[in-house]
Amino acid sequence: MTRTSTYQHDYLQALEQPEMFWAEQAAALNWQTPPKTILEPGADGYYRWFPDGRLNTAWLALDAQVAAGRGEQAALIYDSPVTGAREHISYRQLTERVARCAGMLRELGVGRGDRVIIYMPMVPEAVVAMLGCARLGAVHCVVFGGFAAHELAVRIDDAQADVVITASCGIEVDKVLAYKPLVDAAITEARHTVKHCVVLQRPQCQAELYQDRDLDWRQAMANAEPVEAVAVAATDPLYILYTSGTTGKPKGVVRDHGGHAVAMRYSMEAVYGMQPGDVFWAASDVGWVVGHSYIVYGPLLSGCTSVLYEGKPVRTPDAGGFWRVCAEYKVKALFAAPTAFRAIRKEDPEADLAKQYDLSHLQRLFLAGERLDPPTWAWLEQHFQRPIIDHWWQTETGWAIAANPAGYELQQAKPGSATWPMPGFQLSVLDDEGQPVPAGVQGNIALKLPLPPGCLSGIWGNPQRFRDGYLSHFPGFYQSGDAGYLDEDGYVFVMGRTDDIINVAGHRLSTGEMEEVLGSHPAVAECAVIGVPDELKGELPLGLVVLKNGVELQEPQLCAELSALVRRDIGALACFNRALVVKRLPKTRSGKILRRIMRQMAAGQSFQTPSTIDDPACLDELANQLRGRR
Ligand SMILES: CCC(=O)SCCNC(=O)CCNC(=O)[C@H](O)C(C)(C)COP(=O)(O)OP(=O)(O)OC[C@H]1O[C@@H](n2cnc3c(N)ncnc32)[C@H](O)[C@@H]1OP(=O)(O)O
Repeated sequence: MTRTSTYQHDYLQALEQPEMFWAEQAAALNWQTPPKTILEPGADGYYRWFPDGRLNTAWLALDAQVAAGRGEQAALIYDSPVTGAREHISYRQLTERVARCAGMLRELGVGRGDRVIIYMPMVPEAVVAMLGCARLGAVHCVVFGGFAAHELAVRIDDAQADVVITASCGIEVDKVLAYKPLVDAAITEARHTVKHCVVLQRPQCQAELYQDRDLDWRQAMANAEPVEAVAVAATDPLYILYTSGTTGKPKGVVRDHGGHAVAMRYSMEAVYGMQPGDVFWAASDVGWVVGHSYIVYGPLLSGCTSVLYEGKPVRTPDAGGFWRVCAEYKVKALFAAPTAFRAIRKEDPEADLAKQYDLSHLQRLFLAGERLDPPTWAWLEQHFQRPIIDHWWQTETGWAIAANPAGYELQQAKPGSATWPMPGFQLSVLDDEGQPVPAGVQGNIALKLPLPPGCLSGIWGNPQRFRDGYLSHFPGFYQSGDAGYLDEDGYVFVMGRTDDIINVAGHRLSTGEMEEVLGSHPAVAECAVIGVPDELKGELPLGLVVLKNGVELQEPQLCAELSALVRRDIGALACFNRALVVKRLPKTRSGKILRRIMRQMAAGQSFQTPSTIDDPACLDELANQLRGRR
């Protein structure tokens, strides 16, 4: 327990007196100008936190920690089983590197509010680049390394970024993946002109640099002068992080400086029970929100040591990798996606490898990013005999909407539930008309406004998409896009999406975007992509494809071609490897494809034939084909 108050007290206070509650949390930070106004309603019906406060997030995460006596404590522990590199980077060293990186960016013309794309593997320079942007008041936009050139180009254009920071390669287990040709292709494809590309050359692969545009990271850093942090308005954007939307174009979730810093510090304590000096490990990637919140900002703003792991749960070198890291660095809390533990369980069902390590410092395991299936939860409980804490949140919220609050007092866990809403989140389950449903009944999970600090302040460059996607459907609420229910004890059960987003190995992906790619194949007349359950990755995409008249193409050949297209245009992380040629797709009389029914069929669930269906016989045909493939 790290909080002195109870969960019930804080939940009620955050509900009834949100300004008082969050003013108290904000007071824990060293603001340059402490906020006088805590919460301000906007003309758009949304809210801003701490609008007249000024601060710098990178300064709070680094310089303030050094000033508090943590200069020699490790801020980051970099462990790379794929290269053999290990490095402890103290708060003082990280501050110096970040100040120099900010100087380098300033020399490239980057200033407050300018966007910088970061496309990097899990190396310390990725963290330095993020914090270097934050130090200048520039806006970082990290793109996960598994995305293809086209996806990177889309993000360069949307963010209008003049500078890209990258590395010569990423290393995926034993494969060296050259990043630079991909970045060059993205820069060529983008309509917006990238002025500079800073490249970290890694020994595993030397990238070709273009004289007028590209810089070598090490040289540029060596030549740069360190600069001081620039204080910015609490409402200034700290970063943009793109996430899949239901349409093809990803959405740039914008996070501010002030609310985010307050939420990060509070959640490290309240959700994860962390104290300064503790070692925290989020085994994710800096390209995801988990990496932003709990590899970089949360731990550093809290004076913790954060682990940056360039490896996988299995195969680097074996299913004991996670436990080696936990033992070696005395990790107190480990956070990973359920899919990571499913992979470990598959390789090491009796957790024998874990028994080889001293895990006495490891107090809790946290899981999020996708639904924690009860068998995985039970396996972890059985073999690790520590609290296994499922929690639920989203890229948009930046921190846990619901959790078993380790920083207060752990509640009796219920398999399949993320436990209770965290203070600040007013969670309701609504029917499609916006009316609350009784306990135990599934509906749309919505969050009453205002959302607490740390949640998205908007969608980059697209206020209309923000309103339409999140605020319009249930007035006065944020629509999460997730479906679920509350039980009699107020426990939150999240069951899946209400839209066409799927979750593959903890990666949120748009089926609409995949359909656009499949539709570009010359043989495809029409298609639908649905998520089907997968034992390891949670869900996998399945393409249902209607061929153009007269096309003679064998299904395996088509599948290979479609898979290559998705890999080229979206990226390997989509894991698109299955396509089924069908005669037709089930539709309503108005022509809407009945995706939900197809999902239910593919999962072997029962379904109801809608009265609006054009031709019910189509469902039987499809059911037969899907049955043949299960
Ligand atoms: C709570 C808020 C949120 O939800 S934030 C999102 C949280 N999600 C996560 O943290 C993601 C969790 N998942 C993982 O970490 C990985 O999927 C784990 C479990 C480690 C498995 O990794 P892996 O075996 O590579 O499978 P995968 O499905 O991730 O990868 C599929 C293909 O993509 C590739 N890939 C992956 N990462 C990269 C990268 N950084 N750069 C380049 N390529 C990448 C993989 O190599 C794999 O490729 P291939 O198909 O084998 O050729």
